[in-house]
Amino acid sequence: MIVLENISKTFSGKKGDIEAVRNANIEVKTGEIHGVIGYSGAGKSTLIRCVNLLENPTSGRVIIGGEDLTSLSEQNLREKRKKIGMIFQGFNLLKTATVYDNIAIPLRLIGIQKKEVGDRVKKYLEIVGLADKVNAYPSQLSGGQKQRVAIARALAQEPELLLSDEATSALDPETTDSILELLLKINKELGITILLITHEMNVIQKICDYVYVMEQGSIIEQGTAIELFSNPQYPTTKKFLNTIAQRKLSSSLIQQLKLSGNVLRLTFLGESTGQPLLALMSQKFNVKPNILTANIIELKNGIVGNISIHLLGEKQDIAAALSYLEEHGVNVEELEG
Ligand SMILES: Nc1ncnc2c1ncn2[C@@H]1O[C@H](COP(=O)(O)OP(=O)(O)OP(=O)(O)O)[C@@H](O)[C@H]1O
Repeated sequence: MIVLENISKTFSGKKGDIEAVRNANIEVKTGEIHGVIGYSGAGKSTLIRCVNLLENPTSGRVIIGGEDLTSLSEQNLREKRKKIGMIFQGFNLLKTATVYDNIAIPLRLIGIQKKEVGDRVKKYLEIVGLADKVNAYPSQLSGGQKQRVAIARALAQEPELLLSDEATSALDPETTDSILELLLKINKELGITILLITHEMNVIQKICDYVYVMEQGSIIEQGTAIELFSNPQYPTTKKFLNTIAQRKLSSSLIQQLKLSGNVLRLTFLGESTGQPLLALMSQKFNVKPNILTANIIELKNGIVGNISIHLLGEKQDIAAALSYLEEHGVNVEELEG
């Protein structure tokens, strides 16, 4: 379990203080993948760097496996850090060293014996699918391959926790997907807990169990991925959702449609996604739904469906039809122009 308790970080600059992180609380259960999403400058990097104390929090505690890292001696902190791997947007590989040495050097530095070093390099290069690149130099690798080497380097220290600082931000969409699949695999097969930061909602969608939305240093909204994707509360969260799913209708269209009926967003979750509820509703209650937009978002732990409709019918029939949908687990939201 990783607990960040009331973490704050203030930088003092010439123009005064910058509160990069304010009272952030995060709790990641062992074996889960949690993601922090926010725009540039929200404080994500500062927050994740506080986890392994690359950045010293101004106040608050970092508790990993029951131990408060902020109160450890230098030597104990060094030991504890071995259990925390980290990967970065820019990969941070040594350009003049081979793939083998990029993974082996940090192991030698922490006193791992020669044979064990060799065994680990081999094992983790196989896990990331790059066994054939052992003698290559970083300049001979693609961005995705460089990130795989960086992941193997982090895994070779056999950490319990992996921190990911925008690890896919420099990669194209296809390579991003392959790296996300690799992160899922190491989470599942090696049982490594992952805390990541990102500004890409598709990263959250594909691999996160739990999400925090950060703005101006504070966590403004949090929940399971299913909760956040089905019922976002804050404008920033909604904006992030709009980047992956067509959810937004223009005000003028909504106003025009409202002259003749109701304009609604229906969110389908779990079992309700598999039923022909709109067809059944229309048969039962003499109402006519006209579908305006529709999409399905596949999350790590479930599916969320969104349909926006223009619903025509008598007032009492519409009320009965909407109650019917709600009784069947559909979230109904009236859209305003
Ligand atoms: N070492 C530092 N000294 C002074 N200010 C800093 C320092 N590091 C970060 N900041 C400031 O803290 C705020 C949060 O920055 P941070 O890099 O954590 O945000 P972010 O969400 O990770 O954004 P980005 O993705 O652009 O890095 C910003 O206003 C930034 O300018």
